[in-house]
Amino acid sequence: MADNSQDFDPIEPGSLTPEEGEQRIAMVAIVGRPNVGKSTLLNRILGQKVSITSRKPQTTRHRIMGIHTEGDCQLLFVDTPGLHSEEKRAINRYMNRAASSSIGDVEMVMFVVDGMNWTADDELVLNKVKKGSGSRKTVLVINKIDQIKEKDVLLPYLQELQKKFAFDAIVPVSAKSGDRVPQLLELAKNASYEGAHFFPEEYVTDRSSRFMAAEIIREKLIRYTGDELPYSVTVEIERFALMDNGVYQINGLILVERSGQKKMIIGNKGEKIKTIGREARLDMERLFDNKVFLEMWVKVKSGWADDERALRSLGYGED
Ligand SMILES: Nc1nc2c(ncn2[C@@H]2O[C@H](COP(=O)(O)OP(=O)(O)OP(=O)(O)O)[C@@H](O)[C@H]2O)c(=O)[nH]1
Repeated sequence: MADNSQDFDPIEPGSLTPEEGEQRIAMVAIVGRPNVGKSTLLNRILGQKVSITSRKPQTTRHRIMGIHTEGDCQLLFVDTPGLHSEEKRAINRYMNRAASSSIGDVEMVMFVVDGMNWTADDELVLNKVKKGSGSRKTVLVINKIDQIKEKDVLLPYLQELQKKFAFDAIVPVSAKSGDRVPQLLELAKNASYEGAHFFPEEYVTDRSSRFMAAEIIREKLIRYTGDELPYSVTVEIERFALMDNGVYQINGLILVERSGQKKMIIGNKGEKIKTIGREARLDMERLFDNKVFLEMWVKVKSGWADDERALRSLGYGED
């Protein structure tokens, strides 16, 4: 069969041209140190997996906008990479910049912390949240309350936190189970103002399908290679095409820092990469609602995480 396929994007990212009508909108930044559950919360709010999650901190590397439209109200959520104090490597500097800049022009900041584990990094995030808070609402989200067995310790803890900053609300939630997440949504809706929607109502993210495909592969890599693989692994989608037979052909290039990491990803007789490929393909088929043919390659690109120029060539630093 002739291959007349062209690269394309089944979910074109929306342009920022507002639609007409009597509508309301609000921008909400989700901030917090790594691993507190920001991505899990965003996925829960959207009812769809748009942001990858893992037990390893700093899984989220890019800014992803999650879009939730309910009736006349459109909420735009910016999920940010975890803010943290380690600034040595170029990739970490980039992540901190991306996280800080999203707090700027928003109607509400959701500052997420992990249960009752308040750390120095939370204090650092709080200082950024305090800066220029002005008219925007600030909600402290105490996540992972499903892990707090003795609930009576929670109230005095919340009172302690209220002394740190005049939060507009403190909401204990479980992003995992969804407990009290609707209350958060109500608060966000209350912060909306009259303004035209930026995206059609069926959109859940501003990111392209190519981007989502790369993120899905990255999530599976992290999941199936355990703790040995550093977060410096990166994925490029070299081809995203609709074939004559209606299948999406997706080619993913996995870039690692060392040949040992390449071996780790490929696994014994290619078993590991087969599992990663199968799991990634299934997630992509769910997200794109279409059959997917996924091919992946692993290549060693040494030292890229320390090289700002290499980062830019891979698309970091543009958003
Ligand atoms: N028990 C419990 N675990 C949660 C909850 N929310 C998130 N987690 C877990 O916490 C870990 C980190 O969650 P993520 O959503 O990736 O955290 P993040 O803040 O986006 O992390 P970064 O990408 O590092 O900024 C994962 O293992 C989640 O399953 C929750 O409400 N309860």
